[in-house]
Amino acid sequence: MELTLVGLQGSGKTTLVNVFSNGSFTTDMIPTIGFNMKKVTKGNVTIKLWDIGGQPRFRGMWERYCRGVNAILYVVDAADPEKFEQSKQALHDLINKPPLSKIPLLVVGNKNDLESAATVEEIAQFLDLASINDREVCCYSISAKNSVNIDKTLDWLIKHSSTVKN
Ligand SMILES: Nc1nc2c(ncn2[C@@H]2O[C@H](COP(=O)(O)OP(=O)(O)OP(=O)(O)O)[C@@H](O)[C@H]2O)c(=O)[nH]1
Ligand SMILES: [Mg+2]
Repeated sequence: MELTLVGLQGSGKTTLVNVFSNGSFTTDMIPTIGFNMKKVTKGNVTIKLWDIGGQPRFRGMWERYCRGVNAILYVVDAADPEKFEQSKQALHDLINKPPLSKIPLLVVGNKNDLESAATVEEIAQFLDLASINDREVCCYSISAKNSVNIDKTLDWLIKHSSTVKN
């Protein structure tokens, strides 16, 4: 199966992919230029993860890399409320693209180890997830740093992965 990770720059997508693949957390701040692809095995499922840069200049690539995947993982920095509005806008712009309809969406509020992190209910509200009704949608609060809800995240994505033909 294939998944695509999108979300604003610095939300923790690449860090999360590394935690999925080998469990190691890094504090490096190395922006993804373009995209990275990594394969991760979970039980008997091999997952191809497309990790797309979150800088504005790469947003045009988001849709292209989300087409035809089994699920989309949208990563939000839960400890950066100033970016919630921008994150909401970018999410809704993306998923309103017709070729991406029906693709299951998991939103994760990452960095829940930080004291200022918003709760899962707050993230769902700030990103207006209730208005998305053309697909499976869920929201978890996670920490790549402390490995909180990492298995749960992959399990949801595997369970809800669908085959969408575009
Ligand atoms: N405290 C904390 N920091 C985190 C967590 N996850 C990621 N970070 C930090 O957030 C910073 C940015 O992480 P990246 O994984 O590079 O972010 P990104 O979303 O890939 O950014 P772009 O590639 O530019 O889109 C790094 O310094 C990470 O160490 C977390 O769960 N908790
Ligand atoms: Mg990155």
